[in-house]
Amino acid sequence: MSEIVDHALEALLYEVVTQPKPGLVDPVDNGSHHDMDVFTFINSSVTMRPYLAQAEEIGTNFTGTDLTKMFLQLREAGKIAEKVMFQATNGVNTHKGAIFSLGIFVCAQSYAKQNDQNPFDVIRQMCAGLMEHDFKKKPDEKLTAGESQFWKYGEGGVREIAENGYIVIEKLALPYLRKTTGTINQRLLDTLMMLATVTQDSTFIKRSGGMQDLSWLHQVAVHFLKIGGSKTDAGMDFLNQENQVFKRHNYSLGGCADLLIVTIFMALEENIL
Ligand SMILES: CC(C)(COP(=O)(O)OP(=O)(O)OC[C@H]1O[C@@H](n2cnc3c(N)ncnc32)[C@H](O[C@H]2O[C@H](COP(=O)(O)OP(=O)(O)OP(=O)(O)O)[C@@H](O)[C@H]2O)[C@@H]1O)[C@@H](O)C(=O)NCCC(=O)NCCS
Ligand SMILES: Nc1ncnc2[nH]cnc12
Repeated sequence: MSEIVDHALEALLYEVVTQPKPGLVDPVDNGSHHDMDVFTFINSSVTMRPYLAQAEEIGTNFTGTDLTKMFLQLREAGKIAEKVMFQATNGVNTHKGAIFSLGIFVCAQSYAKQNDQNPFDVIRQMCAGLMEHDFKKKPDEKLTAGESQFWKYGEGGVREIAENGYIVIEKLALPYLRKTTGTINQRLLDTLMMLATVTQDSTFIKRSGGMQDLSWLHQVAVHFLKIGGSKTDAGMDFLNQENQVFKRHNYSLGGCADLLIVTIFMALEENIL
C-alpha cells in the first residue's frame, strides 16, 4: 500500500480521535450525532481504502492536459465509494464530504508529485467550472442541502471551496498547522477551530436553519483562539462548554471536520505531524 493512501487513512482516523470537538463525534462523545459513534467512523474509514487507492491511481496515471477529465474519472469512483460507505454504516452519513474532498486531494497530490506541480493548482484545474456544472435548477424536493443553500443564499458550499482550490487550506489552515506547537491533539483542535473562524460550513448552516448563526460560530472560534486555545485551561473549559451548546442546538461542524481531514492529509505528506 502506498504512502499517500496510508496518509489519507491516517488523516480520517486522526480527525475522529481528536477531542473534544464541539458537536462532532470523537471517542468521548458523539456530539450532536445520535446515529454514529467513533466505531462507525473507523468502519467507514476502512471501507474508503480501495477508493483512496483508486484516487491515487487516477492521479498517477492521468496523461491528458484537461484535468477536469481527471476529476470526472474520480467522481465516478466517488459515487461508488459513497454507496459502499452508506452500506458499511447502515445508511448513516459519516464521510460523504470526505469522500469528495479527500478523494480530490489524494488524486491531485498523486498527479502533482508525478508532474512536479503544486497540488492546489492541480485542484483548481480539476474543479474548473464545477459550480456551473452542478448547480442546475431542479424541483425543491430533489435538492441536496448544498444545492438548496446555493439557490437560497448564493452559497456555493464545498463545491465553491473546491473550485477555488481549497484556498482556505493552502493559505490559512496548513500554514497555521505548520506553526502550532504542543501535542497532536492540541495542534489539531486549534487548527479545527481556526478553520471554524471563516468556514461557510453547509452542515452547520443546514442544522442551524439558515445563515443567521454563522457569525456566532465564527465568533466562538475566534474567542477560543484568543483566550489561548487548546493549550490553556480557559480554552479547554470554553470548548467543553461550547460542546454542550452545540448539542443543545443540534449544531455540527461536519464541513470543518472534512477540511481538517484534508489539512491533516497534506500535513502528513509534508511530514509536519
Ligand atoms: C459535492 C458533494 C460533497 C455533494 O454535495 P451535496 O450537494 O450532496 O451535499 P452538500 O450539502 O453540499 O455537502 C456535502 C458534504 O460536504 C461537507 N461539507 C459541508 N460544508 C463543507 C465545507 N464548507 N467544506 C468542506 N466540506 C463541507 C459535509 O460533510 C460532512 O457533514 C456530513 C454529516 O452531516 P449530517 O448533517 O450529520 O448528515 P446528513 O446525512 O447530511 O443529515 P442528517 O440526516 O444527519 O440530518 C458528513 O458527511 C461530513 O462529512 C456535507 O454533508 C459530493 O458528494 C458529490 O459530488 N455528490 C454528487 C455526486 C453525483 O452524484 N454527481 C452527479 C451529479 S453532478
Ligand atoms: N468527527 C466527525 N463527526 C461528525 N461528522 C464528521 N464528518 C467528518 N468527521 C466528522
